[in-house]
Amino acid sequence: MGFIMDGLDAEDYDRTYNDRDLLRRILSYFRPKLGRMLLVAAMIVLLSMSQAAVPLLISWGVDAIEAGTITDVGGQLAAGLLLVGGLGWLFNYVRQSNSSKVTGDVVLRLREDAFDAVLERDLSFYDETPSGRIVSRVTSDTDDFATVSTLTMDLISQVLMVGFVTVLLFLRSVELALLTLLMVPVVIAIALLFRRLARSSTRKAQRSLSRVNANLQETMGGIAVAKNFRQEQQVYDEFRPINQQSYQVTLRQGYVFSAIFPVLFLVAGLGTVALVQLGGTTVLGGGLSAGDWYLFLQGVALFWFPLTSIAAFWSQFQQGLSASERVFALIDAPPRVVQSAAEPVGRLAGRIEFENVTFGYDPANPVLRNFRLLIEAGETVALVGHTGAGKSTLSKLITRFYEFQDGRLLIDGRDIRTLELGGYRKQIGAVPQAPFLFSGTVADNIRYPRPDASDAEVLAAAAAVGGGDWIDALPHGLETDVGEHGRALSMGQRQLVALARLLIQDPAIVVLDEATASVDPLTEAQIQEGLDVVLAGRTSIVIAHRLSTIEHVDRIIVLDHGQIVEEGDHATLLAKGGRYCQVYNTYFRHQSPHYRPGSGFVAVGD
Ligand SMILES: Nc1ncnc2c1ncn2[C@@H]1O[C@H](COP(=O)(O)OP(=O)(O)OP(=O)(O)O)[C@@H](O)[C@H]1O
Repeated sequence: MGFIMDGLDAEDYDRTYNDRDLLRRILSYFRPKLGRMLLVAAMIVLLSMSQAAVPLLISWGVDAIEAGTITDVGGQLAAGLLLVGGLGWLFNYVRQSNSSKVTGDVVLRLREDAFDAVLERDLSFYDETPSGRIVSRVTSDTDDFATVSTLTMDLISQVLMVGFVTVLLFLRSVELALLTLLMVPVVIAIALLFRRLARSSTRKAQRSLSRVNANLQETMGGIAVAKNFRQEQQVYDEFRPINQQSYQVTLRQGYVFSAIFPVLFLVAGLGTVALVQLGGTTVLGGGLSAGDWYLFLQGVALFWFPLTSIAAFWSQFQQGLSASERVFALIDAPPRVVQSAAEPVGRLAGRIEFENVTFGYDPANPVLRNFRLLIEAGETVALVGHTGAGKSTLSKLITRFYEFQDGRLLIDGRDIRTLELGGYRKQIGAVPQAPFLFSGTVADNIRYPRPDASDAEVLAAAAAVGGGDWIDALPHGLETDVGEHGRALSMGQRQLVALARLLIQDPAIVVLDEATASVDPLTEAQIQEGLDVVLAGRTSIVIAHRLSTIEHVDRIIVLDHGQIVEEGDHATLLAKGGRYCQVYNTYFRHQSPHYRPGSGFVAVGD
């Protein structure tokens, strides 16, 4: 069976809460709803009383038949049943509508908290956790939690009804009532045993479902690539075992849950047989009226119903509990990036100093070891190096998306860990290779870092980038809809929007991962002009992919395996014939307008 569970490991941040903590946490969500819950509780009591009154009235009728007085009391009996039924409906209505409101409000808050927690997570969290799994925690897990609260109220109502029926039974015959009660410990013992099995299989079922979600999400995200390479079959082949696993795990859960019912019904059936036998004998012996006996049979049925439904309920209850556990784990996931203080940042000059920084995504395998680098305020540096050299890693540390293990990172001479993170990040402008645009217009996207920026400011920012000619090429100018993820714009246009967005943000430090996608020469020129405007007067770290950039920066830093192997300006480094030349020959030489195939190779010395 082991293979079924393969890959169903918990996320790194998952944890197991003990029942008491979990319950306390759940109750904290219900506490603000106390008034409404008391009303629900009162309705539950009244509803249970009205339900328990039905068999009582009928047993009264049976006694009347036996006594031959039914014609006298028949009308009253019918009226009584009608009244009890009507009241029951009313109590139930008030109960249901209020409990729906309580549940809805609680789920609303839980989902808000979960979403808030998702937004608070460090970027490393998103690198490690497939987004589909996060989505299922915020959506289906919070839904499962809602079922717990609905079921809890149902359960309380049923248990109360059992309580009333038990009192009635005791009033009629202590002997038979005790016999009925004998079954309770047996049922509870079975339910407790079942609890253990159910919780673990439920947790696995949820994890397998979130694996399915994650796979679907990834497929949708990369569908263009899959189709381009005609990999539909492979995508399908990857999905099948994951879906199959979910099927197996859910099936297993079904087996576990269905196993409990035959056992419970057997116990219930044996109990009923004993009661019918004992009750019948007593009636025949004259110790009990037929009405009482009927009440017993009804009582037993009513009695067993909640107990068996507790077992059924248990599965969903478990499902809801493990769902809430998963949501709380998401909310409680400890941040990796830890600030030792939250000192106000003020306007940064932008001096950055790595002081013996050691960092590894996995601490056991450092990407940077005792890394030292000083970038002066206002300096523009280009990071170059072969893939995997550590260029993006440096930028992720500067943006404080990842926590480093050793050393210090100083910003304007202050330890980055002591800065108030929100204020710091506001002054960091990060531009990824493929800028992400949100649905909305071009203007909305430019305004994104500062929603209160006026139309004039937005227009000025757009016009400052690349002379603003690019706006005229958009069908509706700045009001052009960018489509989902900016798909309605060309790659070059998206980069121009991202640059204009930076101007609105006005950061002190810019971390820019240059796009590798080639754009037409006109857009290329507009981007270059835009960069000159945007980077002026700011400290800029550019992960350079374009020749024109490395030719213009103050300093080029050549990285290899997380170490600086060379630094200087383009001309000096080229003249040196060292590691930079290797990188230049591989990545940049071909971009020169004077390039002819086979020409421009710079000899590398030993
Ligand atoms: N999220 C991550 N989790 C684990 N390892 C990572 C992660 N990101 C990068 N690495 C590893 O860290 C090392 C440095 O990666 P980094 O992304 O900084 O390289 P890079 O120089 O920016 O490369 P590229 O030019 O391809 O983007 C590589 O060995 C890479 O495999």
